Amino acid sequence: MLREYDTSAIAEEQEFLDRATDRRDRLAGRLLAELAEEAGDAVERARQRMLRAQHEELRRASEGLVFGRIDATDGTVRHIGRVGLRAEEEGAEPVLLDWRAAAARPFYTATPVDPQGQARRRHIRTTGSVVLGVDDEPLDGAAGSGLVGEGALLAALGQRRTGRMSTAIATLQREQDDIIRAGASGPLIVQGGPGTGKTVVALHRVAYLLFTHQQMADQAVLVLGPSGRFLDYIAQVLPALGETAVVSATCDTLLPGVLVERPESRRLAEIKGRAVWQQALERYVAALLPRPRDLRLRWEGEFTVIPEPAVAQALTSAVQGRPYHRARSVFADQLHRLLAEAIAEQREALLEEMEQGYEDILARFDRSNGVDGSGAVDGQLSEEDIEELADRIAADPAIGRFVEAFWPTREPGRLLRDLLCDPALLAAFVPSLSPDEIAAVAAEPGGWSSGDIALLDAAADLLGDHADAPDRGRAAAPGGELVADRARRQRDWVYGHVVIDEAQELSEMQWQMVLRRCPSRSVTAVGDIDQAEAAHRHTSWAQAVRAAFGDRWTAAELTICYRTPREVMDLTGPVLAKAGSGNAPPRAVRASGIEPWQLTVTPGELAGAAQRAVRELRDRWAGGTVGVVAPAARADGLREVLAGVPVLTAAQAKGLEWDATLLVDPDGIAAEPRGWNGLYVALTRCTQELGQVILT
Ligand SMILES: Nc1ncnc2c1ncn2[C@@H]1O[C@H](COP(=O)(O)OP(=O)(O)OP(=O)(O)O)[C@@H](O)[C@H]1O
Repeated sequence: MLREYDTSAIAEEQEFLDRATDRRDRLAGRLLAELAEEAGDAVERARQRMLRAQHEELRRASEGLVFGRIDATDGTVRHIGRVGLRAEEEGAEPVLLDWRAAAARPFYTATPVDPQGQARRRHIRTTGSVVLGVDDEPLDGAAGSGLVGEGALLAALGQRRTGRMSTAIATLQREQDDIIRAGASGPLIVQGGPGTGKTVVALHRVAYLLFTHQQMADQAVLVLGPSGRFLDYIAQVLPALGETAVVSATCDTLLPGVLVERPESRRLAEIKGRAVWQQALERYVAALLPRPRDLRLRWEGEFTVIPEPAVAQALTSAVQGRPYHRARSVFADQLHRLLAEAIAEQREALLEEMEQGYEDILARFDRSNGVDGSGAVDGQLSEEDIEELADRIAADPAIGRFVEAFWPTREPGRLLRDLLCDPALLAAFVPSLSPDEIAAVAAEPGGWSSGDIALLDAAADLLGDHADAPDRGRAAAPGGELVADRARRQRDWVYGHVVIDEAQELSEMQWQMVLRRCPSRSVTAVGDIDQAEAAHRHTSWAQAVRAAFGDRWTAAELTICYRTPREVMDLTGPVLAKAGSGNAPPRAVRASGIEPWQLTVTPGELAGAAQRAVRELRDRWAGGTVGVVAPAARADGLREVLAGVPVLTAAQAKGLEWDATLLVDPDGIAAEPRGWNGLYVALTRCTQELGQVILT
């Protein structure tokens, strides 16, 4: 790798950046002019939405418009950038290749060992519209480090952290790129140790999939993260990559209109996360379906009986795997029709009787007058008459009340509460629960816990929406509304793809929430099974996803740690082993030159010592970030004395990073449930320096 300060190379790239900027401005200007025209119909409005998205993407691509270049051995030069810029002339090579385009791929994957027809890779460092420097990397067969663009990568990794994640399109590594561009037809599970770029990969994969699959952009992509704090941390990455068709949520916020109202114990979280609840709820909802019997309905003062066999047949054909409310409304339609037909039959019989009497009279009259009588009266109701009658029956409030009494509409929250509070029902429908577990579930206080959300989601799905339910967000979208806004409001929205970060934390019931939103199973899940802290008991991906995918999923792995320096990663091996893992920690890509340090204090000295340590770290990493990780039992106390820095538990720190971490009472963290996994998380949050406060 050469760091090239050759002014002619910088001048050359400056000239290119100026040209690309000019081209971008022209294209953006043209789009603006088109957008100023009035959209006449739905097709034009859809086109305008697309143009607006393109304009927005060009507008955002000011910082880092051009960041790379690849020179092929045949002399072809391609520049790579945040967006693609087509040439003025029809059919000519693009001025700038979008980083997601297939032709840009060698920029991320060519190595001296596998140069893919390329002679050189160049990283171009810019700020705004100015080229600062270039890093050249020959791909001529000489042995390399295996890293792509090592200089640019190490420069990016060494930068101060701002508390917000940034894009890594200029320095993605080969193993990361392979996952970003992998096929999306089935579940892909990516295992990677701390700092291996799982979040980077997950987010860049979203951008790649939205770029390459129009249907995903139409259906939106769901990004599931472990916490609101984590979603804030990654919030600006996808917009910076120009993506808007994305909904980000946690499993707790996925069900519109429902919020977690209270904490729950690990024991109950584990119990409620088990896959058995899916079947239990299916059976419970099935048991609430009405049983067939004679139905005696009153219409216009007359009673009509729909006999049990006809009711049974209507029930069977209505249910057929449909959600409860959908089946109810199919049944109601059939009942209205059955009643209309029965009334029609009664009328026909009546008319026939009348007709018979009338014909007898006529016949007598005809005979007495010597006429051949044929004055038949037709008493049959036409098909339209019956339809019209069925419609009137359907609109009748008394019939509506009758149907409601026979087949009540149900509210998912109420239904779940009835089940959870009743030990007899729990024993009947969740027979795998022990008596102790049943008692614990039934004794829970009111208000929803996190574990309840996945159960509620399952109940809501099995019930389906009631036809008269209040607006569920399906109302026509106002002009220009983003697909993501509609998806966010609709419980049963089907996404084009789902990306899950920290996927090791999901319970089996939470995996079901994912499947409901993505029946195609086009899912990318990234996580580290060794960082699992949630209450479930899974220690391998095969266990974690068996209930959701069986063995039909693809595994991928990330092996290099980009975040945590070697000096800190060296401490993690024994911790990982104590967590019961057979894996080795990932290989750190760099050293920081700063040895981890520790100080030992008594509990009484802790507050003062932590204050001093944080002050020193903040001075040392001025302009960057410092975070404190502590056992849950100490976190509140520390928050009171450590203003201005985040004080988090290991679970809360998941996915986050700071330049320096102060780890308070590591033994206390290790003693928490799944504590060694938690300590592994806590140790690996820093990009530069780790200090530990040990308690005597
Ligand atoms: N190719 C890359 N170029 C530049 N920076 C990168 C690259 N890959 C990862 N990083 C940086 O390394 C750090 C760790 O990445 P990331 O948070 O994605 O890792 P992770 O595997 O999700 O970690 P954890 O499991 O600990 O949450 C981040 O600062 C990220 O920006």
